[in-house]
Amino acid sequence: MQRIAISTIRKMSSNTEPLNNFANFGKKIVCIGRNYAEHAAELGNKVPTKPMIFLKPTSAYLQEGQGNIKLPPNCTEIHHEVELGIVIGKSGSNILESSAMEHVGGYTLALDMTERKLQSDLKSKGHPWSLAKGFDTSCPVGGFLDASRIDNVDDVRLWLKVNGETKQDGNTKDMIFRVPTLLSFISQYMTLEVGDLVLTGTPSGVGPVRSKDVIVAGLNDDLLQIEFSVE
Ligand SMILES: O=C(O)/C=C/C(=O)CC(=O)C(=O)O
Ligand SMILES: [Mg+2]
Repeated sequence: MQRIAISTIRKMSSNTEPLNNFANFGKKIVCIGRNYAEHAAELGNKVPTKPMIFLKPTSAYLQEGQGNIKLPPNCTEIHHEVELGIVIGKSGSNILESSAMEHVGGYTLALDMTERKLQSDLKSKGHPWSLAKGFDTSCPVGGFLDASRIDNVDDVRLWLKVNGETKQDGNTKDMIFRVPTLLSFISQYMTLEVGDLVLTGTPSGVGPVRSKDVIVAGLNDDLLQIEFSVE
């Protein structure tokens, strides 16, 4: 079972130093949908009975300082979604919930940028959301936080502002499915590999951003902060 040396992870653990080569760091970005009840409701969706999973390609990564969020072709409505990211530090499949946290190498803060109108159109046709969720720059990410930097992953505040106005302000205590449940569930279908990123879902308050908007988001008050502009 491949395991990234904790010493290697620790070298990267900084909330100011961007994680170099994040895009090459893992093989997949596993996203959880509708994991906060208020967000499910704001889009008129039911709360899922099992974790709702979709993927983003690693070509979607955008690291801070590497450019702006790009609008996908024929974009009509692109939404921000602030999410806690779990970086896998130990590969595994059929992971038990009781030992799932051993597979967490660290954390980051990410935006699950979504072309909402396209997503709705694809949903109405029963088609996958891949284009609405996986376009280039649809996964802006912050630096890498060593697992030791978060004492209790069930109580992390995540917030997001657009042009200085607070749009999202939630807490992981409101997640429907907790991190161990998510890692265990995903790994029954897909082996979680070192460096993979799991986006744990967004709290309520999602909404559109436009060209030249500035998005600032953070974990807790000052644990990690990211800033991205829309091209
Ligand atoms: O079901 C929908 O209409 C939309 C769902 C999402 O975009 C799910 C997420 O990405 C999320 O809950 O974070
Ligand atoms: Mg999302």
